[in-house]
Amino acid sequence: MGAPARAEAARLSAIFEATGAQPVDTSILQPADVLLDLYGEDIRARAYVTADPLRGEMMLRPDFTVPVVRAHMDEGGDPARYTYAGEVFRRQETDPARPIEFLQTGFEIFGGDPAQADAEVFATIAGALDGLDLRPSTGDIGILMAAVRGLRTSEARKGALLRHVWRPRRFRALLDRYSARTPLPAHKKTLLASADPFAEAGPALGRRSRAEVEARIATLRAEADTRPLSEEETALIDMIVDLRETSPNVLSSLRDIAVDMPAIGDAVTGLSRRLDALSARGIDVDTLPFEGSFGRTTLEYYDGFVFGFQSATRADLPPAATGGRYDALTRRLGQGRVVPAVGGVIRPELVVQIREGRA
Ligand SMILES: N[C@@H](Cc1c[nH]c[nH+]1)C(=O)O
Repeated sequence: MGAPARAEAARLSAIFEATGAQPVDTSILQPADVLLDLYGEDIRARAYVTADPLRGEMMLRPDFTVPVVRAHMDEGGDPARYTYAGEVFRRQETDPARPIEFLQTGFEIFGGDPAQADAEVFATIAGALDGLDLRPSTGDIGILMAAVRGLRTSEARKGALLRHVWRPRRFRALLDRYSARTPLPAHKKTLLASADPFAEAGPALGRRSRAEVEARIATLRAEADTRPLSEEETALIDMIVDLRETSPNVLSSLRDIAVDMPAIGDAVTGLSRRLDALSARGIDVDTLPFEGSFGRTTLEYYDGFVFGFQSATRADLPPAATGGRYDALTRRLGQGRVVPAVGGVIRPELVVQIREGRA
């Protein structure tokens, strides 16, 4: 880790501390069995996991947010704000040029008005990165989640779509199937048409018991008997995931969509309040991009505002800063208590690289 990156991390920490954030540290080795699932598929595949004889599966921390939330919720979950700086570790599966260990300097706000806190995190990070040629991206996972929860369909379908918000291609395939745009595969049709699927199935070879297979067939039957999603609802979901415009234009499209899909109403009001709060903090929201699918391939704990800052000239570099809102994560780690929370990180090594023009 070079001295310039350390100095940059210290500069960023000072900016976060000046907002009243309390510096915190976390152990580098974190319990993997309870925490790893909270990150989702990408990090699950990229965490360095090892076995400890007394503590079970441990991992090198893949981020600070989950350990910080855990410590915060264990202590009571009152409103608070924290800052941290240190290394995180993530395996690189495809690109050997990307580091497997890098610095993050971050900032988390627990409690407070969500629109104000979102705007404060974004504006503080934007301010800390001022002068670098970076492009912001924003999105809101909560809008898509609200749209899915409001669909007039079975809870099983909504649950499957919510699980696959993070896998855009799988999500699309499910939506196509639920709206009967793609027909049921032939082998499933044959299976469901059969009065006794076990009659000609031959001896049981697999590891699943007969009861498990029966339960799975019952699920498939219930699914096949569920009415297709309406064309209209499917088109509205398509419109949301395809949004890609300036924030004010997205807001007006979403207001139109909300007329036919009232379930997203609160989330759209939240976006509107956030844009006002960002504007009050000096962010030029008229040019601020918004993408309906931004953040859908990152950390699966986000459930609201998401953002990133990417080098304008080097799209191949990872984002220099990222963050978002993760209200549901505090519930999962808080034994029933919930504190709305939002935060973000900056990568000091990338900032130094970009500033020196080596990027
Ligand atoms: N922990 C996230 C960034 C973040 C901080 N707070 C919210 N999001 C990351 O490593 O990418």
